[in-house]
Amino acid sequence: MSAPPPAIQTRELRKAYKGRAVVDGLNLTVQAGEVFGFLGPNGAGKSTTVKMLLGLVLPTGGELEVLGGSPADPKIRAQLGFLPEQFRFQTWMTGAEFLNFHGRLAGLGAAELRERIPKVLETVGLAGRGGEQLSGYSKGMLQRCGLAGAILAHPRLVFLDEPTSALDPIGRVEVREIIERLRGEGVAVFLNSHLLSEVEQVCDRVAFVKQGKVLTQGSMLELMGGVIPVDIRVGALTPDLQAALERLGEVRRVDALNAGHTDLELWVSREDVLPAVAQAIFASGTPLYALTPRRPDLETMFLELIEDTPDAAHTTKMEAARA
Ligand SMILES: Nc1ncnc2c1ncn2[C@@H]1O[C@H](COP(=O)(O)OP(=O)(O)OP(=O)(O)O)[C@@H](O)[C@H]1O
Repeated sequence: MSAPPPAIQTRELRKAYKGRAVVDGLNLTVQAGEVFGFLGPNGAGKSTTVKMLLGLVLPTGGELEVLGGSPADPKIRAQLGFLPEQFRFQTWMTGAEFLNFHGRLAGLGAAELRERIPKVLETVGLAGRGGEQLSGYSKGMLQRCGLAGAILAHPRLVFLDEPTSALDPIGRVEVREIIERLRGEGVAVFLNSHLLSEVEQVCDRVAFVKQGKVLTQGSMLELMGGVIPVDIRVGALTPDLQAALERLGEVRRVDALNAGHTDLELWVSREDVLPAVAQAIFASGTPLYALTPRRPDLETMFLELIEDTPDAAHTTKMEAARA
């Protein structure tokens, strides 16, 4: 069987409004089944990109493919899910009516919807609330209902624009679990979020954009420069254990703490080495208190990248001042 086409592929994608490029030569590839974080400051062109990928805004130039075709093709469009940032729903409908309406638009039959709607309501934490009018829903409930709408028709690619902006911490964890479940089912997720810790925890790869251009993109491991620092706390670091760990990675720091604990930092190059690290500690007979692979600190990375890249408007003003 041949590999599925990328969920998203853009080449030099461009959108200009009144001659001003807001998306400016964007090259992105999102693989099937991948959770992809799309990050950038306000006005970077993220929503415009999403709208082009959904076929809601026509590009000024470049090429794009979603699920191997055009978003203008109804067969492709039927496989896309979308939760917009500004969700304004038909408030006179109940949650179930809203989902029924969207399900019919997506081509689902009445019998399938009768079975599917209670399931997605349960998935998003609204079990038993489908009979209530949307006008009586809280902001968080509306966002959950919007998410239910985005996953209702079994999409293969889902765009989530700030999916947890109205949710409390429990709701955020639940959405993360939903995203992980979608990934498990092979559904690709394109996530716009300002909550970088959330993106860190759930995304396979991320792209940073500014002024319509990708500044950098890669997997979490690539963004970390190819190493995963692992924080380990054991009872004691015997010479045998140290030798075993050095066969698996690089021991960078050892702090012997007084209360029978030793902290160390091990750099490994692949996540799948971690079980062998746990096994080596277990085999040494010393107790293991913590083994925590560090994720990249996207917030620091984001600030450094955004601040290090001069703003076009600012550069133009400086150039004008010099001239
Ligand atoms: N229909 C439009 N007409 C003119 N300019 C537009 C239009 N839509 C977007 N823009 C401009 O394009 C730029 C990028 O907007 P966009 O909404 O894509 O940014 P964003 O990265 O999603 O921002 P945010 O994080 O604030 O949501 C902004 O300067 C915006 O004013």
